[in-house]
Amino acid sequence: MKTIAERIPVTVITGFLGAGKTTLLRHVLENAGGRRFAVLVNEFGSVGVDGGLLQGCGLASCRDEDIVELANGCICCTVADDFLPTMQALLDRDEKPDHVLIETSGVALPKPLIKAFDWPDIRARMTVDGVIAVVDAPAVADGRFADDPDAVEAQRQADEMLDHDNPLNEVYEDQLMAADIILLNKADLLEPSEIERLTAQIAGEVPRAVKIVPTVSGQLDVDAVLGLAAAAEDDLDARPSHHDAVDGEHEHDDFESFIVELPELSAPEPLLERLKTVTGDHPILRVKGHAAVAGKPMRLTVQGVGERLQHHYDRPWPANDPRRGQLVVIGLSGLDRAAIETAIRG
Ligand SMILES: Nc1nc2c(ncn2[C@@H]2O[C@H](COP(=O)(O)OP(=O)(O)OP(=O)(O)O)[C@@H](O)[C@H]2O)c(=O)[nH]1
Repeated sequence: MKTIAERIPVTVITGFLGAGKTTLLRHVLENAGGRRFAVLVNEFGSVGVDGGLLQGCGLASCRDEDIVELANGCICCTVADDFLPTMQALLDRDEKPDHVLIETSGVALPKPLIKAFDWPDIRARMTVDGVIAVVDAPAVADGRFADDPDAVEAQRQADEMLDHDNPLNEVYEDQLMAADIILLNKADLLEPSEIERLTAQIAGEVPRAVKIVPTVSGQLDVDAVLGLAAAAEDDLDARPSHHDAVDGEHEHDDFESFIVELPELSAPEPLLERLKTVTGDHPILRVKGHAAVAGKPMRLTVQGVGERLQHHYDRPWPANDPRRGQLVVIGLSGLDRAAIETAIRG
C-alpha cells in the first residue's frame, strides 16, 4: 500500500446551498500553483449549473475534461453506482491529477462520502487531505439553521424517539462536524463583531478544535486549505453525524428540486423581480440557472440564495442549443410547484 504522501490528495468542499462552494473552487483553480486538478461536482437537481459555471472558464488549471459532474442527487447514496466508478476512471487516466477537488451538493451529508475513501481499492491510492466547510455566515447569523428550542421540546414530548427534526439544521451541523477547516464566508455582509460572535458560537458547536476563518468570496491563501494531510478516512469517529445511529441512512424527502423552463425574455429585470417575490412567498432555498434574453448573444446566468439575487452574462449560447432558459429551484419538500412555476414565468 502506498504511504499517505504517495496517495492522491482529495479535498472535499462541503457547505449548505449557496454558501459559496463554487466560488471557493474557482478561487482555488485560479491559484493552482502548478497543480493539475481534477474536479468533481455533485449537484442536487438534474441540471448541472455549477459544472457549467466552471467549464469554459479559460483557466489552464481547469480544462473541461478535468471537470466531472455527478448530477442528480445524493452523493452519499450513489457512492457505489456512480462515485466509485468515477474515481476509478480518474485513477486509471494516463495523466493522473495531482489533487482532486470535490464539491458536494449543498444538501449532501459529507460523512458517507468520506467513508467511501475507506474502501480498499480507493484508500490504497487516494486520501482525503481535508474537508472544508463553507458557511453562509449571514444566513447563520440570521438564525436560518437554528432550531427553535421550544419547537424541539414540543416534538420530543410528542415522540420520545425523535431527537432532531430540522433538516436544515441537521445538514448544516453534519457539514460542520466533518470539517477540518471552516470558512465563514460572505464576511463582507457582516460586522466584525458578528463574525466574532459566530466564530465563538461555531467553535462551541464542533466536537474538536478546527480553524475558523472569515472569507469574502472564498479568497484565501490556497496553501492554507490544500495539503492538510488530515487523512479523514482514518478519522471518521472524530466526525460525528446525526445519522451515525442508523448507519448513514437518512431521509431523501427533506428537500426537493425541479426545473422551470423559460421562453426567451425581452429583458432580465421583470424575471428578477418575479424571482424576488416568489422566493419571499415560498420556502425556496436556492434558485440558479440560465435564461435567454432577446438580442443578447450571451447566456444570462441567474442565481439566488434566499432573496439575494445575482445575474450576469456568462458566455455565448452554444451553436445549435435552443435559446430557452432553465432554472433549478431547490427548497424544502412540499413546494407548491405549480404556483412557483406560474409566478416565475409571469
Ligand atoms: N456578498 C457575498 N456573496 C458571495 C460571497 N461568496 C459567494 N457569494 C455569492 O453567493 C452566491 C452563491 O455562491 P456559490 O459559490 O454559487 O455557492 P454554492 O455553495 O456553490 O451554491 P450551491 O452549489 O447551489 O449549493 C453567488 O451569487 C455568489 O456570487 C461572499 O463572500 N460575499
